[in-house]
Amino acid sequence: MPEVLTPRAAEQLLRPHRKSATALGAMLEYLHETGRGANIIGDGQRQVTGICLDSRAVLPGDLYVAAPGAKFHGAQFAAAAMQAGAAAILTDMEGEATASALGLPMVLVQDVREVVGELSALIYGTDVNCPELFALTGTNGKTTTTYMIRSVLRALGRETGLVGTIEIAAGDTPIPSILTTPEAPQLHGLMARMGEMGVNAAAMEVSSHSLSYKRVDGLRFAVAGFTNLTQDHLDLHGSMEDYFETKAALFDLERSDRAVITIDDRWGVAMAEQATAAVWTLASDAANVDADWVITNIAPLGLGHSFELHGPKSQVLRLNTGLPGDFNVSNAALAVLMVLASDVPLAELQAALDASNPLTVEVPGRMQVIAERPAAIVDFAHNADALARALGSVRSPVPGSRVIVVFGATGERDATKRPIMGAVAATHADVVIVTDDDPHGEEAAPIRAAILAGARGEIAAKGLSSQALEVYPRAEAIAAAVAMATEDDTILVAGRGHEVFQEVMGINLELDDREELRRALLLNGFRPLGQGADSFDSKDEG
Ligand SMILES: CC(=O)N[C@H]1[C@@H](OP(=O)(O)OP(=O)(O)OC[C@H]2O[C@@H](n3ccc(=O)[nH]c3=O)[C@H](O)[C@@H]2O)O[C@H](CO)[C@@H](O)[C@@H]1O[C@H](C)C(=O)N[C@@H](C)C(=O)N[C@H](CCC(=O)O)C(=O)O
Ligand SMILES: Nc1ncnc2c1ncn2[C@@H]1O[C@H](COP(=O)(O)OP(=O)(O)OP(=O)(O)O)[C@@H](O)[C@H]1O
Repeated sequence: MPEVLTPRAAEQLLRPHRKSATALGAMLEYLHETGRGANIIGDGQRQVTGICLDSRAVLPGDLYVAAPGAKFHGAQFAAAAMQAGAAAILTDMEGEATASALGLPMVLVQDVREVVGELSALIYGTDVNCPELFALTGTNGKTTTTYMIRSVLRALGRETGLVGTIEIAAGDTPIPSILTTPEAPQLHGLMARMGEMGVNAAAMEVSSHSLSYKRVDGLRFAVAGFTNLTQDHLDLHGSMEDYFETKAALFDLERSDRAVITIDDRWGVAMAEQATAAVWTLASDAANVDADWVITNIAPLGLGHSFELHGPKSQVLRLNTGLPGDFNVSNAALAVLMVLASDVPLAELQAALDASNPLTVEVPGRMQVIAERPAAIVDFAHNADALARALGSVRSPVPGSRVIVVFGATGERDATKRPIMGAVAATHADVVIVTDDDPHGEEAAPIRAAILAGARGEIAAKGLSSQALEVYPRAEAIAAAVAMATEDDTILVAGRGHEVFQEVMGINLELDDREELRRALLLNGFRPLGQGADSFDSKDEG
């Protein structure tokens, strides 16, 4: 089990070791120069050495950012921040009323989140010194593609960093990650720390939440990449159009110099049209004449594929990846093009690809093979498109073999995707075992019922031969899948990938799909793969 750090201990890991002081007056000057209204209440000479958006993580000398949230206004926690050693407060008019009684100097602005990224850059010096950044956005494939980019950069001899859902890593040093894209103060502190450690290039996931909440403000990306857009996060965005517009902000020249945009769906085509950064488009269909780069000559190679990339000036790159799933061909192509777009000479890149096969990289909980007979795979697919594509890529050619899928849906998140995921599973699998994902604070039974309704509705409407069952808790569902499997079947346990806790009504229960699957396989006389090539321990040790 990973060690659970206190917020303050985790925060320490996201800070540069060398501290430098910034006066509130210098911040005010910067805000005025950049056309923002701001005032200081109290001592403008007061200096801060760090910046923090959470009272529970404040370190002595910090500027505590008291921002309004969905549940609270951060000013409610200003006293706790002061007790932890905050030297000053950044807040808005609403926060001033609550925080002013404390007597700490305050910087007052109209919109706290609007300025927090840039002020973080000022405080940590990341406006001047920052690793070269490769940013990934899209509904699916961000994590996988960032791992591939890091692997290619390493093959080119670069010192690398990684920021994403599974982990943050500065070189080989793992740092626990709570959000896919951390808040701006933590991101800038982290980039400064990475710089101290000699990291000169980092791949990071940029979630739509992070763009909405302005978490990546103040960072400049050398290359931004787009994977795809399919239904997800409609609880935050309300509509696909809003989801799209949020992501489109990443491809603005104000944030990113260059962009590589996959145009396999209509959203990608629209993204490329709207982007003001210098764009290369990428298509998986070799016949797509509108694309700058196309993927050709795809051929199976082990569990993965070999393929070529053909460019606008007749450039050719020969690639291969051992990761299963046709979508991983597209992820690998995107990763390589993003590195090429950062001005790495093509011949040097091809030599690095040939020398160490960097696109065959293990990504914890993403199409992770736990056993071969039956094929037992743990994957992170947790929306309809990812589930369809994962199921589509695991069916065995053995006649009569079945695909058994175990999955649920997250509570307190986009509820509209639940029946759709049920229908998708009923279409692509023979046995659909509906169970719990992370219910969070939501009642689990209605979530399962919504998925089952989608699955059974599809079976009835289309006359499918698949069957849909409800089994919970999740460990029992995994056990049931293994108990009914023959050696020729495939079991896909989807939705939780690398996660090792299941959150039920505010309580984190220990649950690792990979361990449950291994245990059930052994109990049923099957042989899971050893801790060699399929090892997933790198993340868990973090
Ligand atoms: C929906 C969302 O993103 N909410 C984020 C938002 O929370 P919020 O507006 O509800 O904040 P709040 O709880 O009202 O608190 C207001 C303020 O008081 C502060 N506070 C609160 C309590 C306290 O004791 N002390 C304190 O200082 C908070 O830090 C915050 O600044 O601001 C908080 C402060 O940074 C974030 O922690 C929180 O992320 C929550 C934890 C979250 O789960 N976010 C997920 C949905 C998310 O961002 N996911 C994406 C990936 C999505 C994907 O692709 O699957 C990600 O990038 O991780
Ligand atoms: N390019 C792709 N297109 C469609 N599905 C994909 C693609 N790449 C990966 N997937 C599927 O999506 C799942 C999540 O992949 P990955 O973690 O790389 O994406 P992500 O964008 O980081 O997801 P999240 O934001 O939910 O963490 C995988 O487990 C796989 O099933």
